[in-house]
Amino acid sequence: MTSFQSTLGEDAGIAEELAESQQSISIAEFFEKNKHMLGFDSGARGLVTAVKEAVDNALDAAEESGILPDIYVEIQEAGDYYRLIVEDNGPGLTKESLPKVFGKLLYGSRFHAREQSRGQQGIGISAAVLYAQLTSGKPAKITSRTQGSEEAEYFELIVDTDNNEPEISVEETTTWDRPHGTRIELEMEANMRARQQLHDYIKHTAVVNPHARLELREPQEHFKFERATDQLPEETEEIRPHPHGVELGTVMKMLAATDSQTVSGFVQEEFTRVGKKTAESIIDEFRDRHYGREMRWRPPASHEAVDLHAAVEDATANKGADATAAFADAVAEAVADADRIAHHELVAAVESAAEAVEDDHGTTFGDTVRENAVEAVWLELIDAVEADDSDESEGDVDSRLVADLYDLADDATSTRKDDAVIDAFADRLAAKFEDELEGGDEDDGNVRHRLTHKRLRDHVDRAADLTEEYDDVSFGETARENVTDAIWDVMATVPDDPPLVRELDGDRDATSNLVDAMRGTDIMAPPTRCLAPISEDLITAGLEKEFDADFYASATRDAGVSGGDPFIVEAGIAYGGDLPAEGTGEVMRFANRVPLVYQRGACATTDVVKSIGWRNYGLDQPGGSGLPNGPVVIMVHVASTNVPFTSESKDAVANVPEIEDEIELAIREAARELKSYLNKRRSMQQRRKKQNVLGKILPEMAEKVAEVTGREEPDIDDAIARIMNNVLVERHTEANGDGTAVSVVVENNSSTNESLEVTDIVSAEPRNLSDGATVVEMDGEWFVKWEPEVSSDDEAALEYEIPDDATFDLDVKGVESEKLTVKQ
Ligand SMILES: Nc1ncnc2c1ncn2[C@@H]1O[C@H](COP(=O)(O)OP(=O)(O)OP(=O)(O)O)[C@@H](O)[C@H]1O
Repeated sequence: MTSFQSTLGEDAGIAEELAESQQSISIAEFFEKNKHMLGFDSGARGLVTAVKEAVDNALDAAEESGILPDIYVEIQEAGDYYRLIVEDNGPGLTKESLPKVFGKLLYGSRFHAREQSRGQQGIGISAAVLYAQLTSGKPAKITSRTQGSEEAEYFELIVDTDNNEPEISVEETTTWDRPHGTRIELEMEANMRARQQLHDYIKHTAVVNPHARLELREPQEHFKFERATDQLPEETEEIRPHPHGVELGTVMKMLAATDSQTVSGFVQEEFTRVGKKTAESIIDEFRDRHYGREMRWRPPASHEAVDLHAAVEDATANKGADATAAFADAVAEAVADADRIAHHELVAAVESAAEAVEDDHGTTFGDTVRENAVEAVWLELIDAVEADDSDESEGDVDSRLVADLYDLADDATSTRKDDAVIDAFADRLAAKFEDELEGGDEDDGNVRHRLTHKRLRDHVDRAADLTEEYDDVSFGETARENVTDAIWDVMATVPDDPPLVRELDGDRDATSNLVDAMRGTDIMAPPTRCLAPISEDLITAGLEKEFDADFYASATRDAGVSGGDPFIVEAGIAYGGDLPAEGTGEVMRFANRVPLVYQRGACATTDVVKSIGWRNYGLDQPGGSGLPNGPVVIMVHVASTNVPFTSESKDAVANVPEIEDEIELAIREAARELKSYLNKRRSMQQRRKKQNVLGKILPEMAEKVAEVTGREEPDIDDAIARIMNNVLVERHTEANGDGTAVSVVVENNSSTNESLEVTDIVSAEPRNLSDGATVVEMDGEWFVKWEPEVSSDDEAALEYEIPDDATFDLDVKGVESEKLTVKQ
């Protein structure tokens, strides 16, 4: 015992003393001490984070109001400090909300909204104000003008950290030349050591927000990023949570708050994608978990000595012989007609038999008669009655239940299992069902054979353990699981009404069953109108805008669900061109259109990129893992109504398996295109090499052959085209009486069919064109265009005439240059 502990017992007042020093901490005070959590851990980083918070907000606000964003960022040196100015053309803020937005942490419009936005927590910009006031002692200066108002509001304020409320030092109206928008001015201790990250943030923001105009003026450089499209991202809509991703605590809170009385109403009202039918499925799943299922036994076969008719007759007193016989007939028939029957199904069969007989015979069959009939039949069915004529001793293994369970177990286990083993197992399992008659939560035991999946599994385990022990065989995990599932599958969901919402409210176990039931039900993926992916076309456009590469590919996946929130992953790849060939490729990470510039190593995105075998896609990857080398940029965008970041500073995406899987699939989709591009490029390079060699050797050979044979030199181009399986386009001219006949012949020596676009540019007006040709005249030149489809090993000809002689120029498109030979 430490001395401190030893004094504890003696001094009864110590707890009170300690209690006096306890006090609540304001959230602002907390973050004042833990700035790093919000991305303000150093002067260099603080400046980038402040720019990011202000620009993200500006983009969110403008887009939400349907305004094409126009954002100006300026960083000025101000003595020992830096001054950051961010101006936007958004909707502006009202006089009432402005001080809270900038002077109160955890105040925002997005925390409770299930809708994609850059901001999530309502901390960002007020944390920047807090950081500025802590490091420079200066208040934030904010100007804001709302749409349609003549004047702007001007505030100077700080965050009062004692009570997390804005402390306003100046409040006045002013004029501002922007028609609407917000201007933020913050002074802070900072440096420009993170200039690269700042530039990356702005540049990458431009890549994924091609609809935004961005300008950055910093002490040394000035950048302008013009918008590439006037198309705002698709408008998003808020959605309710999806049943597959909500946690128990959330559902408990929702149950306490809902106006719905029934579980069916609750799930339909509070969740997305739940209509009446899905609600029914959820409730069935809930019943299975909450009440368990009832075993459905096989009705007796005709050869079995089970007389249900007699059992009903014996159990029915004072109803007259005819009515009793009709009742017994109806019950026995209903049971015999069923494939299998559970206790509640028997109750329903007896009910309808009783009603039918009541109608026909004018006798009442009250509750007691019905109950007696159910009991008598059920006990026969589950073998709980010792038949008078039975010559089997008590506890005989040849009971109906054993036979039934034998068949189920036999079907569900491997064929290698011995009959005797299955029989012994079925016998022990049947004994467990018999035990239920004494156990269970009813006075007369669990006669109905109502079991939860877990209890069923316990019985299977026990029977399997005993079989292993006494029969010296193995009854493994898979066999146990299969047998449990096979029995569970034949069991029936009970018809009991689920508890009302007010009964569920506060009942942790029952609510947990409901959560499991929601997760266990097939439910359509959430609607994606709450998300605004960039789209494949715009990813490519964004990459083309900022990177001069030879190849671009992009992929947008379908939506998935994680934690009740829908998400979409997109990927893009740029390769070759001016991208640096040395060193590792670049990975650009985005979440809800925001570039992530810090904590690359802690991000699920980077982990996935590293885990991919890039050699399979034609890239160099030393050691077969890690980032690929070479002139490549890989971009990944995770869009979600709630991106799971590793911390409040929103630098890295957490390792959530379903998101990682989608990241991988998106990258692989784009990488497959890269692979076929690189394969093609490689084969083209080899082709070119071969063609170059032929181009050197063949003329020499031709010369020699001509010399030896004394004949004219053969045509080299034709020969190369044929050896290389190229498409050969060749013009022949021949003077005829009226002028010159021109024939452009396409000879397809390749193994594939080709679609070409052939244009012959002629300096004289062509006439008598063959079918399919078009002519356009421009400045004394005639463009004779023709789009032939030429099958492999086939040829086609474009024919026309010109009055006299002329100059020609052939242009051929549609076939890679390496596979084409053009003879003018
Ligand atoms: N430039 C702006 N124009 C209009 N509204 C703004 C602007 N900046 C902030 N807001 C409003 O202020 C709220 C708070 O902004 P803040 O940056 O503190 O949090 P957030 O963006 O919601 O979330 P996060 O903490 O994840 O950044 C926003 O939700 C938005 O409603």
